[in-house]
Amino acid sequence: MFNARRNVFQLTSRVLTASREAAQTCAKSTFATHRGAALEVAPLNSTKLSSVKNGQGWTALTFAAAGLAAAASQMSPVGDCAGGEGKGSAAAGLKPGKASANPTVVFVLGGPGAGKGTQCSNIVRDYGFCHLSAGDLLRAHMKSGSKDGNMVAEMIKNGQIVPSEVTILLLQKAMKESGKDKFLIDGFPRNAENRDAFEKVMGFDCDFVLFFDCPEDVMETRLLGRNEGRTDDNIESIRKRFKVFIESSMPVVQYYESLGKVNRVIANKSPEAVYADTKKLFDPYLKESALKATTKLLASIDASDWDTYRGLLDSGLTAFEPEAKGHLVEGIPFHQYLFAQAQALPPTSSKIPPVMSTMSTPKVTLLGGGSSALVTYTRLIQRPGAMLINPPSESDETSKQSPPGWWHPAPQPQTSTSSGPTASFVGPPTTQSVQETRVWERCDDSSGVAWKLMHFHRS
Ligand SMILES: Nc1ncnc2c1ncn2[C@@H]1O[C@H](COP(=O)(O)OP(=O)(O)OP(=O)(O)O)[C@@H](O)[C@H]1O
Ligand SMILES: O=c1ccn([C@@H]2O[C@H](COP(=O)(O)O)[C@@H](O)[C@H]2O)c(=O)[nH]1
Repeated sequence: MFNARRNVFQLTSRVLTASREAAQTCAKSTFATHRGAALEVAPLNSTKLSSVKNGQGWTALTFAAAGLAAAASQMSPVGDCAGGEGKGSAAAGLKPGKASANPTVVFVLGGPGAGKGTQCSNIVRDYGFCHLSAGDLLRAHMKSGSKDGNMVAEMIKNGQIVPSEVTILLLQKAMKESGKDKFLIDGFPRNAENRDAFEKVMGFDCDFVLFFDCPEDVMETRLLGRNEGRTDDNIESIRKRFKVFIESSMPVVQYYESLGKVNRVIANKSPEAVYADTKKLFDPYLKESALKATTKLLASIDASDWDTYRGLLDSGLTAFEPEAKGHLVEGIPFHQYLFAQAQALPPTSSKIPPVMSTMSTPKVTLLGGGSSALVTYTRLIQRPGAMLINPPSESDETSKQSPPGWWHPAPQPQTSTSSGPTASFVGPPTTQSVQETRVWERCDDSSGVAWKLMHFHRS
């Protein structure tokens, strides 16, 4: 006979190491994607994080990291950098309040036939989440000829809850293999023990519970009409499933309700009407990703990292910026030329980043049902002072240079083998403020939601 309690314990201790490794991998890749690679390799160990809560509940983070530009240049060698919209600089940043590198998990709960799977397909299409149905994973497991397949088949037919260790291992494997970081976990956790084991094994909990609330008679009619050949879509199994749902699964919903983590959607409406209510809950994730793209773009400008910057641009990019003297510039070369200027500068001997941008009061508006995003903010640009090229003796004023225009490109950090002219800075430090508007268009890839910059406007 299956000893669920003992096996859960074994599973918990066995999988903790793996999940810790997974969490570390995930943390690394999240950082690498968004900006943290720079943080990890920052050579000066002086990364200072200051945070500001703004009206939208976002936390503005300024990465006052002397190492950011240097780290970015390690990722993208000096010779590869050309300049961009281009102002050489150091670092800019803004992240949503969520501090953890854990994946985003939404538990999708509701009675059998409430429409969880139907709505999850819509969310996957529009928001790039990975949908993992615990029931589907168990059914595939049951058919795979595994040694506990018969037990799982019998339990599904009777509407019973399969032991946590089986389900959680399947979920964990699927999460790892997906390569994604945002998950809809559908039909799980089914009881308190499932919930507890998930948190222990994975080391994190859900962001929220999406609960589809539907009367039993409606669900029964739907299930009897589903016609997908499921062994449990018959009236006998359906009644058992309803009973298990009320007795074991509803307490999970109530538990999350006590934590204020349940978003209840009335599911006794047309699929379209249910989705209209559901989709509102996911718009913040799309806004977050558009903001992350903007953060990454500013960091690449600050670091004169042309490769990263170019990767975020649409080839038909249009722009109004002061450098274009009132003209609408179309295409890439104008921006590439500005990055190239940074490349031509001598390396800096200063340990202070040449430029640091901070995004203040950002606002993201989704357009076209989320196919585009308009990001507006004020950008604060700090510099350590005027740049000196090859500073000779203090009495020689001729080599002093003022920052050209509203920006100056970031010189690359000096390497130990550098010879020839160098750049350094003389005070006083300055802060400039410009208003920027950026229009992003969705161009999702295999890892999920992705954005390309179509247009920007800087005051
Ligand atoms: N809002 C709706 N109105 C009418 N029919 C619906 C609605 N949503 C889903 N259905 C239909 O009801 C059936 C059950 O839907 P679905 O499979 O999405 O439910 P579920 O909650 O995932 O079920 P289970 O828990 O059994 O996996 C399907 O045939 C689906 O097409
Ligand atoms: O976490 C879970 C999820 C599902 N089960 C079993 O599978 C069936 C069918 O689940 P659906 O969500 O309707 O696809 C369910 O009745 C359980 O027997 C489970 O044990 N644990």
